[in-house]
Amino acid sequence: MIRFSDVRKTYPDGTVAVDGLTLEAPTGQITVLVGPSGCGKTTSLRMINKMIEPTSGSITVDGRDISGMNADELRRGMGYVIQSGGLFPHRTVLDNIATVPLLLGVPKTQARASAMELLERMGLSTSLAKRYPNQLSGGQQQRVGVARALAADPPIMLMDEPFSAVDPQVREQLQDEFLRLQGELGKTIVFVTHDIDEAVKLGDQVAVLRVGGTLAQLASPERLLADPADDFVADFLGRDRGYRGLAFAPGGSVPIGTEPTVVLGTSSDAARSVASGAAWLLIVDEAGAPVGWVEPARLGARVERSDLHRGGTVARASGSLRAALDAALSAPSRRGVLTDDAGRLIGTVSAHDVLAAIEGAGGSADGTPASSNGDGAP
Ligand SMILES: Nc1ncnc2c1ncn2[C@@H]1O[C@H](COP(=O)(O)OP(=O)(O)OP(=O)(O)O)[C@@H](O)[C@H]1O
Repeated sequence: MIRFSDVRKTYPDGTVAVDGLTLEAPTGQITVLVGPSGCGKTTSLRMINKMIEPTSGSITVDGRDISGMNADELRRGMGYVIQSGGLFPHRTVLDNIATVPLLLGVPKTQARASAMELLERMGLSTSLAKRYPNQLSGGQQQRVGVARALAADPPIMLMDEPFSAVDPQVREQLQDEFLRLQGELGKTIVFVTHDIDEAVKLGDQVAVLRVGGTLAQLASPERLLADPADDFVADFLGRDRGYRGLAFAPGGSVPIGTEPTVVLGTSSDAARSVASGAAWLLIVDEAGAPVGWVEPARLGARVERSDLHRGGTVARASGSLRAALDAALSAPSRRGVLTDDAGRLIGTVSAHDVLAAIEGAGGSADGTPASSNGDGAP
């Protein structure tokens, strides 16, 4: 565990970057520091690995005050990832990843073999191993930066806007892979971002800082969205807080209706008979995975891929109420398609039933169960 106790940092020009900061980053969890530009996130992070010394207060790691520790020794247990990747331009990808193990005296062949494994683990092709950083895309460089920080297998990872230099789609992929990896590795992570959506997605707990370096709120993402401590936190969280909070509500309580379906390629006569007058019919592939909706009245001879309306999102039955609601709202039929974890169709939910589940989760007074849409009618 990393613990800040009443930490203050005043730069020589008098700027108070961090003021009275007290917080704990629990072992094996992701603590996100988030806040507007200049609120002291980077300063706070760099005080953990002694790149910056606090003016007053103390920081302990697993109970040891770091002020008495040798900086090199301290950093050996801490991976550090920065926005630009911070890779050495004149070293290959593989040697970049192996930097710390090589410094620690791990034999070259062993260090490179481990680096190769990490490369794959980060979702990168081993064919990139011999390239130089400027021959990689931004997203690839960031992955290599994370791999390099992980190479010495440090128990602690300090990450300063590691995913911010890439486009939103790549960023989302990096975040998903990061969460998957953390599920396996269970590192103690302090993660800095100015993006509240990233904070809410990645953090086990989120510390919102305000300019001047004071802590506005420390809470789980769910709690933060449901109960911002003050106007500053509420404004910083932005709009749609209630809707975004549904991402943390399990969707399991929504009744799932069976949905008439036909397989791609079915004749339109058979499809129309299954639809029995309904405006929309759900289509699955041979493996039972939903592929889209069709309008039976507009089919040609058989159900073709070109007939599919693909606008609707698909939610996992094990996912959140937010995903289930979005699936219902985005489907042309207004019935949200749910699958199992392998992507096979389970059935559909209506927005009405998702809302009923939300009301129920909020503690409805009468406890009436939500009605079922079991007949699958539109
Ligand atoms: N070396 C320095 N000398 C003087 N002031 C500094 C120094 N480094 C940072 N500051 C100031 O300290 C405050 C906090 O800076 P810091 O970089 O920690 O904030 P941040 O929250 O990480 O910001 P950003 O999101 O813009 O990166 C800012 O007002 C900044 O200008």
